[in-house]
Amino acid sequence: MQQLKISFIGGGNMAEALIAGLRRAGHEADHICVAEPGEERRKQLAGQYGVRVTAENRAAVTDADMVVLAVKPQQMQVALQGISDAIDANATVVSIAAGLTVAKLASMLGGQAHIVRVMPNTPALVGAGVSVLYSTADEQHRHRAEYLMTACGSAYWLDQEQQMHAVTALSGSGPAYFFLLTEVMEASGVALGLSRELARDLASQTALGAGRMLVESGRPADALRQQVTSPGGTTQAALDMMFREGLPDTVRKALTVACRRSQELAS
Ligand SMILES: NC(=O)C1=CN([C@@H]2O[C@H](COP(=O)(O)OP(=O)(O)OC[C@H]3O[C@@H](n4cnc5c(N)ncnc54)[C@H](O)[C@@H]3O)[C@@H](O)[C@H]2O)C=CC1
Ligand SMILES: O=C(O)[C@@H]1CCC=N1
Repeated sequence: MQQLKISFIGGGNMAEALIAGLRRAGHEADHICVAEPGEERRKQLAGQYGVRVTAENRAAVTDADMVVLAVKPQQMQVALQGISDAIDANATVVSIAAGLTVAKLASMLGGQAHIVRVMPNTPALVGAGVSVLYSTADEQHRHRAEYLMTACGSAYWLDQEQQMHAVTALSGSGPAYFFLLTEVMEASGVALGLSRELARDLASQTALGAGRMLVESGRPADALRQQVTSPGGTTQAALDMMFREGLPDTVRKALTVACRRSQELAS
């Protein structure tokens, strides 16, 4: 089957993660184009992934089957200026921007585009992303967007766009929460006398092992936690401290403010 020609508007962190996911899944480099204003960034993406690069958004979209809008929400209006009429009438437009609704994107694009809104996350870089999609476009366009996202990991559909705010707070931003915990665990290992290298490996491998158990064991997180926690033991001492210091409440509040921020970006 002929591969889709996919063009990215913006070649930043999330675009790179999707490009890496596509390349790992066997999507041909010359069927991927990236429009990115940063010269160094263009060189890096071309060098590392073999993709076509340009500084001109309009040049990138003219022959694309799928256009992926991968700029910051605040940059979208400027990025779309002067390109809507160059996007093919049958092209699928995928937006990964936090907050921006399908209706808002449609008005920015002049109303005619086949839009799919997606909230991906950066583990797409290693083929372990999780994405949530929403669209009112027809099957062909939904199917194309799903192809992109499943190349990068797993994908779920929403039937209520409003839920995208909660998704963004949970899985869009979520990798950063786990990275923070891992950073702190690594630093604590060093403070307790381990070498930086060993502490980093132990923290990262523990995150990987815990993540795999969550996905592969079929058991809920609290049951897995209890398996580690010997009564009166070391884990119990650590978890008691985390509860006393309000960690669960802090995480709940953090997701609530992330969700609210997504709503603000939409307005
Ligand atoms: N980073 C993440 O974990 C996730 C990001 N997103 C969304 O992805 C989008 C991009 O985020 P990041 O990759 O983190 O940002 P980023 O800042 O790394 O990438 C944005 C890129 O767009 C380029 N750019 C700026 N103005 C442009 C224009 N007019 N035309 C073309 N390119 C332009 C910038 O030079 C930059 O390389 C955002 O809308 C964000 O909400 C969604 C899910 C996760
Ligand atoms: O921080 C942000 O706004 C974006 C959306 C989800 C992850 N990064």
